[in-house]
Amino acid sequence: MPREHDIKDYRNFGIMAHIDAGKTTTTERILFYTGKSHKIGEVHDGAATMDWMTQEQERGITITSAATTCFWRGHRLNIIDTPGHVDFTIEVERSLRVLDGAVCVLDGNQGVEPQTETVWRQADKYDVPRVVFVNKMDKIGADFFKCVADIVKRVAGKPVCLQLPIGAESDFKGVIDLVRMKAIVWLEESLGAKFVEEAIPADLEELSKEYRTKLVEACVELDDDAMAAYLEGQEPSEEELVRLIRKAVQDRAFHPVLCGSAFKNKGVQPLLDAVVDYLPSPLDRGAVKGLVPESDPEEPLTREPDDKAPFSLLAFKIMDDPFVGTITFCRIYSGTVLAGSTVLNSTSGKKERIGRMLLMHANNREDIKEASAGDIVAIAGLKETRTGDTLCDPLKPALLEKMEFPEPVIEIAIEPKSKADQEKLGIALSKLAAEDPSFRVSTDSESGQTILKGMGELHLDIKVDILRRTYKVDANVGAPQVAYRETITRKAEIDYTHKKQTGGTGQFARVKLVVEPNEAGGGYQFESKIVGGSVPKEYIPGVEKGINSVMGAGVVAGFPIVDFKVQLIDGAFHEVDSSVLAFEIATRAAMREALQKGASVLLEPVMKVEVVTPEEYTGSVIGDLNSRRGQIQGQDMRGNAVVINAFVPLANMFGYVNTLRSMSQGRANYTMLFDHYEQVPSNVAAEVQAKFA
Ligand SMILES: Nc1nc2c(ncn2[C@@H]2O[C@H](COP(=O)(O)OP(=O)(O)OP(=O)(O)O)[C@@H](O)[C@H]2O)c(=O)[nH]1
Repeated sequence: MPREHDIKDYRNFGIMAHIDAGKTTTTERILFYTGKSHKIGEVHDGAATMDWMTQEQERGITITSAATTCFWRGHRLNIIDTPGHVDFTIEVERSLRVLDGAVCVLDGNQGVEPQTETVWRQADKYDVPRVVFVNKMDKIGADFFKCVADIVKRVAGKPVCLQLPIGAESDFKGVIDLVRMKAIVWLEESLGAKFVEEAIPADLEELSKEYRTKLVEACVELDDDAMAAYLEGQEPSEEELVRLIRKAVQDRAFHPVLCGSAFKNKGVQPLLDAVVDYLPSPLDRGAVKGLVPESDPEEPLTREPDDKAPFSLLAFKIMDDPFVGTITFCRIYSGTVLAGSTVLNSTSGKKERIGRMLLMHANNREDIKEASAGDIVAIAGLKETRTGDTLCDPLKPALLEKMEFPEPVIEIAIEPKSKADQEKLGIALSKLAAEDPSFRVSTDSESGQTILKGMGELHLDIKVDILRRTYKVDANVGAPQVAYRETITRKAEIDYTHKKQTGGTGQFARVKLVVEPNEAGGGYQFESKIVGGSVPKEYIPGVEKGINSVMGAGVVAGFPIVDFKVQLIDGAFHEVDSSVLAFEIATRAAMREALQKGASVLLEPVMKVEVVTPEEYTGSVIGDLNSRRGQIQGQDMRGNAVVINAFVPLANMFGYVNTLRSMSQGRANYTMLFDHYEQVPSNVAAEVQAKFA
């Protein structure tokens, strides 16, 4: 079956923004103008097409990244809605991984906000080309040029204006297209579906010329021929300019800036044109890199975005769908896959059958029989596939790059009320963990309690909500706890002999270990320095097992031990009485001693917190952060607001959202991200110890 759209006409893009900048509204309008959504849903009615889950609708935030297909100017657009809340940056990373380009939506009044900054840097990390849409130009205080300046100041971007606004605030009428040097004005009565092109208003002529020159110069600078022609007085044609801007976006030489008001239905069609004209197709992004599965040393391979290449895809999002059950959103990188075929999950090594394949539109889903390179599809019926897994041709296996997920730093205990609930909980948790790799589940070995771990309070709140509502689990949920760690601060050398002789075969093992601190984030390392066979090779796994068995619970308050190195420098064995088990027991005892002698300490997660507050609350905000053991890193003005940066222990950030709200009459905002682990001061450590040890 021939493809409906050539791969060069695909645009897989995401919309990234700070919370409330207007991502959902912009997406809604896009779906409306591309003809797939027939009513304009307002976020507040909870009718927005992209906001699927009840949890999201009630909270008014978008937490899932659903992929939606629509069409514009003969191109096939796959939009991935990325979440804006800081607790869900993982979802943003996950979507950025499978995007070819992005639209960065700014609030015209707020400029580059903390979360935009975070996602912008993530987009840099994944080399995602992007265009900027300055939204909310109708809002009081909207300032296009401040937003442009902000892109330089806040994220060191290279903004180049492709448009200028005509009017601002309630007088915002449309935009000047600097590529074609025309004014575009929207007609109110058509919900923005109709617009007219006019001559540039006289009062904006000078400014338009100035910005047109900036645009042309930014473009010709990147192309020797165009520059030579320009120096001879020849302006690039419209076509040439579009080509140069496209190249600049793809090389990330600059970031084109457009503007509008999604809410007032202005500026969305030119934004769609910009997506088509400037954002890359899968072909432009080129081959995806991967590895030959299970190759050691790792053998790299590539997969071309071509229907004839061996098939490969990456699963980037798992969702429960009320109609189809579990669906897995996948990006196909190479080749073609048919519904009903059997493929290899090269991450797990297991075979999977592709059941139904669906193309998700704004308000309907289309069953498809085959999908090819560049497509983003939802697959129903995958059983073994988790987020981040690769599926591929079993005869030509490939493992696409794995995703990395930050450490979950907060946890809660959950206790089902009945046996039936226990069963439901087990099923639900395995689903949730497969859907979201930043969410982990474990069992406390001492209490037997089930522990949920996540990125932040809200993250876990939402999981508990899903457990209760979707899976109807009745359970007691504990208060959120900080995920503490332990480490040693001094080198310790231990010589330990385990000897047992009570009838039958005895046990004998002697180990001499050097245990020392590793650099922060360096993790755990083991090295055997045995020469001459004082500990035979076959017993070394016993030593490692011994270390592993104590790593989960340190001596300070029973938290996992991180960042330490162990060297096995000597030992002894007995011909008859030694065994792997004897070495494991000896090592375990030696490690316990080493942790004491090595002056173990408690570590706590420290968050990077950014508070944005009206000036009058600055004093109270800083005072409060100080009282939370926060270290203020600096403060800055953003518009008329003060931005305060601080490092604050997570332990002292519980319920902060409420405190901040009441302190600032609801006007201040904050975002936080895990930054690093740090030693807990001794007075606080004593409290933690009293609570947990
Ligand atoms: N004045 C004005 N308000 C807008 C505009 N676009 C969106 N809004 C409003 O801003 C608020 C947030 O819009 P959303 O579209 O939900 O923003 P979002 O970025 O998707 O928010 P999250 O999903 O929570 O991250 C809503 O009240 C919108 O009605 C705009 O162009 N002008």
